[in-house]
Amino acid sequence: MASSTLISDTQPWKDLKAHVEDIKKSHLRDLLSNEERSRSMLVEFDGILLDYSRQQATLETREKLFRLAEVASLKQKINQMYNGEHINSTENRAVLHVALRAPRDAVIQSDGKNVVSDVWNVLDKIKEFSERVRSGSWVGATGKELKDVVAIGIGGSFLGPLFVHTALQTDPEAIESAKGRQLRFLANVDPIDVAKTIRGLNPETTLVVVVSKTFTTAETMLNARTLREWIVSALGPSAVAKHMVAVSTNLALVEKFGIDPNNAFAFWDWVGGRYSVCSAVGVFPLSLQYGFSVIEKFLKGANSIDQHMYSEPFERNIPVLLGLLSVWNVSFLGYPARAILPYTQALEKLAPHIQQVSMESNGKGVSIDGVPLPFEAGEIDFGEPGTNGQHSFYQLIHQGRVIPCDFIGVVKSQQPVYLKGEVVSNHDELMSNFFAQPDALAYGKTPEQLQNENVPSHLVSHKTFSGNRPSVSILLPSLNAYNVGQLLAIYEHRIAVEGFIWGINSFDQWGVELGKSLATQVRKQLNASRTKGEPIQGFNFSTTTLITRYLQASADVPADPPTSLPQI
Ligand SMILES: O=P(O)(O)OC[C@H]1O[C@H](O)[C@H](O)[C@@H](O)[C@@H]1O
Repeated sequence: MASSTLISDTQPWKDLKAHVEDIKKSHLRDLLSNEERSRSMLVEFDGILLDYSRQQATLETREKLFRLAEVASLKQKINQMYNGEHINSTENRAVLHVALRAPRDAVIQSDGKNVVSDVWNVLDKIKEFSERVRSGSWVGATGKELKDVVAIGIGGSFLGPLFVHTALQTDPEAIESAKGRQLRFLANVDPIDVAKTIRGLNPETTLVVVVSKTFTTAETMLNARTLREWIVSALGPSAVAKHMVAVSTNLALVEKFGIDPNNAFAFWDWVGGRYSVCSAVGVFPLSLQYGFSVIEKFLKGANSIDQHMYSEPFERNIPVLLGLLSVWNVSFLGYPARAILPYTQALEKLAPHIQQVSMESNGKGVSIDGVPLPFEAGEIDFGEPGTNGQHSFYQLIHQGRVIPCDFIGVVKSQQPVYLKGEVVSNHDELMSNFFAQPDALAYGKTPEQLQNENVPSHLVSHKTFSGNRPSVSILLPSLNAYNVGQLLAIYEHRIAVEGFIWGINSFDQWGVELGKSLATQVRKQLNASRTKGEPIQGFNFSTTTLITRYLQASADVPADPPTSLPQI
């Protein structure tokens, strides 16, 4: 396919369009009765089981999707990514997050240089520094051990680390290694988030890690200045050197901020923000909390999937299959959303993280060559852990709109509970739902079944479930640092596959810029109005009215108030 050809102009795309009619005639009830089909839709790798038999797809659909992958040059695009080519063409950058978790002896080139040695230089530095803090040999300005860490960052400098932290918080090995320590995140520029984050913390025992790829993000920099003030007002200006460290690609700005560049942990422009959890962005704060050896297992889990993605034939390649099926659901069956439903509370921050990875990567309106897309790319991701979601939005998924679901289950609970006399253990109870829901969605319940159950006729339509609602089931053997790494990489690569097929650039994010620059204008205006009484100008009627109302109602705020920090 010539690079400027849209995927939707190709024959395999048109074949899949035509194939939708055949699929619409089938029902998952019937598809699932074909055991041969179901068997061939099970894939196992490194302890993970993927079952995609509950997709509205036949073996023929799969073949057609492979033809689409071929015409989209999927294999070549994957290779280009792993070979460090500048596939993020609008920013002229390589996309090499796989290098962040490559073994020490691996060779991955970017611009003629093996980046793996740079990666390990930083990992070694993280290991050394985090061990000094954890062992108490690096102490704060008053000689006290730094037991608490606040990681300031937003977007990709927050969501991935929060997801991993939340998953590890209940893992027995991670608990053991985090004894007596706390890790908190400060993301939102809302001062309430500052208040919640520092509540109960003592600056004397706190290490603040400022995490920002660019070191220019408005929210992060204001929060960094706020916590610098919190430290300085308690311990004096010289305490910053002991209590503030940074993670960034922009070490010059780190130094300008007042953080010793020796206490800064680098990463590189070939790491996209939302793909940066395996760089110092995640590895540093997580190593402070759990120790490097636990986090190294997380990197190994991700690397296992990286290798699988690179070398496994598409028929057994978990991220490739998931990516192709997502494209099938979004672009052909017309289901724009996806629910991420982990049946473990430890994965409660998976959906928020994947929202950024997926929606910032694939929420694009033009092809990689800048041609407007005649189809919708990207998918709307949301989710909650089961069973909580069942008591919330599953009604819509069962009887309202069709939302393809990712059911994620874990064989061994991190925290098993057994009660004598109960029918099953607490984890078995949870997993009963994990196994039941996909079939409820797939089979539904017919009016005939309801009539046989003597349901009153006026309720039959209300109680009918159409079924034929697709899902995938992913079963993990356990949820330790290694498995968390595997899961992360599966989603990262699946999303890349979708973007490769749609022919978009999944690695830029121009769509976040406009709002930022308009906020700059508003910020200037708020300052001019509050300090010099200048009238609101340059905005439309609606925005002028809203800003005026806001300023009038907060006119008691002094023009130049003294520094004040949250008091809760
Ligand atoms: O790490 P930073 O440079 O502070 O960027 C933080 C975040 O802000 C931007 O708005 C981007 O949308 C995100 O992709 C990025 O992760």
